[in-house]
Amino acid sequence: MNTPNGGVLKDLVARDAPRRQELTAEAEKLAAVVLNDRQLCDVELIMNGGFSPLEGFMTEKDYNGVVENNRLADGALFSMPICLDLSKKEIDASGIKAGARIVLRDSRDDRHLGIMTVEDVYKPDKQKEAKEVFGGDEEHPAVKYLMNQTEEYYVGGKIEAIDRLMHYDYVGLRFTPAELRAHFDKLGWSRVVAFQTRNPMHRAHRELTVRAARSRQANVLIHPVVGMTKPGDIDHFTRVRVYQALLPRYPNGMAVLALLPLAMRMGGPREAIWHAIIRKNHGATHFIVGRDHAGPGKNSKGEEFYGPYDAQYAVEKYKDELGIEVVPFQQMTYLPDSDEYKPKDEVPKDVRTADISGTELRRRLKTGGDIPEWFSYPEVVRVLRESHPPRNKQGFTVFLTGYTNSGKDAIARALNVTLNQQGGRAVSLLLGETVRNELSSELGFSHEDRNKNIARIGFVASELTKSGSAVIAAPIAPFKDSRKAAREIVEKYGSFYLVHVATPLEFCEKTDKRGIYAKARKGEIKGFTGVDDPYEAPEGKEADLVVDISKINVRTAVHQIVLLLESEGLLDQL
Ligand SMILES: Nc1ncnc2c1ncn2[C@@H]1O[C@H](COP(=O)(O)OS(=O)(=O)O)[C@@H](OP(=O)(O)O)[C@H]1O
Repeated sequence: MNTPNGGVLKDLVARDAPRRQELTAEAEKLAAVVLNDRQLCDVELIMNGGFSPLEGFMTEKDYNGVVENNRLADGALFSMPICLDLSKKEIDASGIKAGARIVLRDSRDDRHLGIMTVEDVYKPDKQKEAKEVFGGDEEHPAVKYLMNQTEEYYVGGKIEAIDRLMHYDYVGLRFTPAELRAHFDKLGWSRVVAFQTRNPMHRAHRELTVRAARSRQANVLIHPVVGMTKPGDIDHFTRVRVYQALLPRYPNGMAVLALLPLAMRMGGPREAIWHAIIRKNHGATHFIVGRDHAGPGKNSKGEEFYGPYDAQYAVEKYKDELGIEVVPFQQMTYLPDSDEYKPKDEVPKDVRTADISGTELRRRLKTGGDIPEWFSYPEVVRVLRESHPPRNKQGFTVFLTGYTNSGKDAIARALNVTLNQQGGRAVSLLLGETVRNELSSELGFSHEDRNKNIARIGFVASELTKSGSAVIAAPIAPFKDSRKAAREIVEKYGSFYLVHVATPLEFCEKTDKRGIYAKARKGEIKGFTGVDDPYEAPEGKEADLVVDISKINVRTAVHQIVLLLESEGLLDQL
C-alpha cells in the first residue's frame, strides 16, 4: 500500500481520540463557527487525513504558496487552497484573532467537530486566486463560488478533532483513509489503481478501469465523489446505486467501491494533482487521469475551460514528487464493427466509432429515449430510469393567472376532473380561495403578502411536482416577479406552464354573480385587483398559453391546455 502524502497519515480523529472528553468540555465554552456544506466537506477530509499533510485550514503563508506555485510554506506539494472563509462581522462577533480557540460546528446537526487554534486572519486576493488556481474565467464554477459565496476573510490554523461527521446515507461505503488502508490490507492488495468520478459509470468506464488494472497488475478502487460536484450533475444517491449495480460486472474480487466526501472545485489540472494526493492518502498506488479530468466543460462561448489533456500534463510535471503513479487515459470509444471499446488514440482512422455524451445521455433519460446495450448495462440503465421517470410519469404544474371571475377557477376545476379521468397521476387543485383558507389565512392583499402567498403556492407545487403529481394552481398572481419565482422553483423538478386567463376586466366584472366587484367599487373591499390594485399581465413569452373566456368557453380552454400537455409527452398512455 502507498505511504501517505508527507509520510504520515494525519488522521486527526484517531490522534485526538484520547482527549475527546477534555476537548468536548472545552468546546462548550468557545465561540462557534458554523460550517457550510463546502467547509464541512473540507473539514471531514482534513480531520480524517484525506488532505494529509494538512492539519487544519491554510494560513496565509501556506495559501500564498499553494496559489503561486502549488506548494505549502514548507515546500510540500499541494495544489488546492483549503481555507476557512468568514465574514468580517463573524470574525468581530466571535473575537477571532491569532491565538483564539474556536469550535467548528456542523450546520446539519449542531455537533461540535473540532477545535481550531487560530494562527492568522487574512484577506485573500481573490482575483489572483481565481486566475492562478482556476484560470480566471469568470464563468468557471469555482470562480463564481469564490466571487459570490466565499466570504472576504480567510482564517488559518490547526484543528484538534472532537469527532467524525455523522452520515446517514451509504454509511457502509464511506471509508476514511485509515479504514480503506485496513481494508486493502485485509484483502491482501498492495497495488491499487484508483478511479475518480462524479458521473454514472457505464461500459466504457468498466473497460477503462479493467485495462488500467491489467496494465499495472493492480486491483481497482472505484472512488466516486459524493460531497459536492458540478451543479446539474446526477445526484449521488442515484449514482451510488449505479456503482453498486455495476460492481458485479467486474471479475470477482477485482474492484472495491468507496465513497469520497470531497467538495470538488472542477479545477482541471490543479484538481488532478489534488485528487492524486487524496488517493495516495487513501492508500492507492496508481491513479487514473482521463480526458478533461475534473474540468467544468465549456463556457457560454463554447470554449473549453482547459485543454483536454492539461490535467495529464500537470500530474506528469509533478510525477516524481507525487509518489502515486498516474495512469493517463485517452477517452474510450466504442467500435461497433468489432463490438469492443478502445482508447481513441488506438483506433485506426477508417474504423467506425460510436459515443453517447453525458449531455446526450441526460437528454435520452429525460425523453425516455433508447440507451443501447453497447453503451451501458441493463441494470445500470434501470437504476437511472428509476430516477428519471418517462415524461408520462413526471410531475408538472399548470399555473393559471388572471382576474377574479376571469374563468381561471372554472378552467382549473374542469382540468382537475379531466386529468383525474385520464389517470396515471395524483392531481392537486390549488384554487386561490383554498390556499387563502388553508395556507395563507393570516395574509392580506398587500404587494408583499400577495408575493408571500404565491411563494407558498410555488413551494407546494414544486414539492408535489417532485413527487410526480399534476398540480393545477389558480391564484390571481398579479405580479410578474412572483410568477417567475414560482416557475423557477417548480422547474427544478418538472415542467411548469403558465396559462394567462386574459379575460378582459369588464367581462369579469359584468358576469360576476358574487357581487365581489360591486363591493370593491363601493370601497367595501380595498386594494382589489383590477379595481384599485394593479395586475401585471404576462407579456411576451412569459405565458405558455393565453385563453380568454369572453371569446371561448371553458371546455375549449381546457382542451387547449390538454393539447399543450400532450404535445410535451406528459399525457402519453403507457
Ligand atoms: N383585495 C383583494 N384583491 C384581490 N382579491 C381579493 C381581495 N380581497 C379578497 N380577495 C379574494 O381573494 C381570492 C384569492 O386571491 P388570491 O390569493 O388569488 O390573490 S393573490 O394571488 O395573492 O394576489 C380572490 O378570489 P379568486 O380570484 O376567485 O380566487 C378574491 O376574490
